[in-house]
Amino acid sequence: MKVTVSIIKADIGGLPGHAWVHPKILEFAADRLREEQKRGLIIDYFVYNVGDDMSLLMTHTKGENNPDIHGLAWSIFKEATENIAKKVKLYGAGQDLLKDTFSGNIRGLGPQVAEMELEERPSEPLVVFAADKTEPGAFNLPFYRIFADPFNTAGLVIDPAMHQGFRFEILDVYEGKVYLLDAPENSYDILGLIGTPGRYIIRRIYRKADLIQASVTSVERLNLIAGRYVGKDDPVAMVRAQHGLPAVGEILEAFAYPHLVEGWMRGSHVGPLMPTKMISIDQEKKIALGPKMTRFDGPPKVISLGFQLHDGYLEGPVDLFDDPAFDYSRQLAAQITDYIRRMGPVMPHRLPPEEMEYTTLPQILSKLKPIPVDEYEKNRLQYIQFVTSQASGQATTGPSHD
Ligand SMILES: O=P(O)(O)OC[C@H]1O[C@](O)(COP(=O)(O)O)[C@@H](O)[C@@H]1O
Ligand SMILES: [Mg+2]
Repeated sequence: MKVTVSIIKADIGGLPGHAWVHPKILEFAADRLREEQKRGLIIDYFVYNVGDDMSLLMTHTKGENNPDIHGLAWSIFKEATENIAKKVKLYGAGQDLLKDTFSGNIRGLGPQVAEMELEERPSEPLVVFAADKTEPGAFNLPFYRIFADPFNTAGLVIDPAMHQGFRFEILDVYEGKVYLLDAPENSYDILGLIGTPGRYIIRRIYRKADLIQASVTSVERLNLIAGRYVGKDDPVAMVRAQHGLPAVGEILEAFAYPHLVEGWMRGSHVGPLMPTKMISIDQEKKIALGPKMTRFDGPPKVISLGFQLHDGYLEGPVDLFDDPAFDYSRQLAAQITDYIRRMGPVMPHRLPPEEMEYTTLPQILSKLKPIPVDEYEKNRLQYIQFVTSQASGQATTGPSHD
């Protein structure tokens, strides 16, 4: 049976600030999805959040980029914004809904989308991820490890079905170009690209032996859509597991090391990606309440839910980072947080200037008026006196410059 799994996520308001999703918004979304399940538009669904981002996980038979499915997600985000987020004045109500009108596809309107149409195998384990205060390229390193690093994934060496390796589809989000590269043959080229996660994003991965699709990651860049800073592009992704694909444990293993990602406070800082447990899961309501973003609006966090798909129905989820085996990773992430925070506004904790382009820093820096160095050296004493007396509030005239 061919099933499409669609994850569409948006930040439509935070409680408080950018810390968390209002639980009422999750309930609203789950209620709407339940109605659509009854009407037969979708087979099954689950709603969850990480920080201020709500994901709608839906299964159906309509294929990728279907206007009814995208339209459903768009109307849920819109209605929840109007009925809840704006009413209780959540922070940034409707933040990710960058355009006013929906014209058949939610891509390019602000929300993140990860969709995969698949032929359900006799048993279909599915692992979904969502991260807050970071960007889609944050999945580059762990996904490379899962599908190309035998020191992470034993199956690459041991399992004949995986031994030929995987084909990586890498998107250059600035140029709108796609690279198709195979691991292990082109590993160094893959790494050459994905080591720049703000630009090159591993979007889909296929098993080389039969080109079965194994993963998909969302790739929307909000800043590029809006042309201004609108928060980071907190990403979602999914990976199929087992039986000739990486085992669930090989997928999770790649997140045990809290690597440094871009995002965090004001989308302008580097910090460790902490694998985090959910707060609660309500199987009946089909809602999982995810972690809050606290210290310096973070640190960046990733959650992982595991399902078994059966005829399009989602059995689960299991909170996959809810295991003492990940306590050490969390502890390590907390230590890295403490260490790197001491650098305050200094790189490499703060992002480099190219990455600050869409933040409000250029606005601040454009107000400063530097003096040409030759001119300054000629009249240094006068300049120094001028600036000092300005600072002490005494009006003097200094040398003029443009
Ligand atoms: O100027 P504002 O509206 O307070 O925005 C600053 C906010 O931007 C953010 O980077 C937005 O985070 P999100 O991308 O998760 O919405 C927060 O870290 C920070 O609080
Ligand atoms: Mg967010």
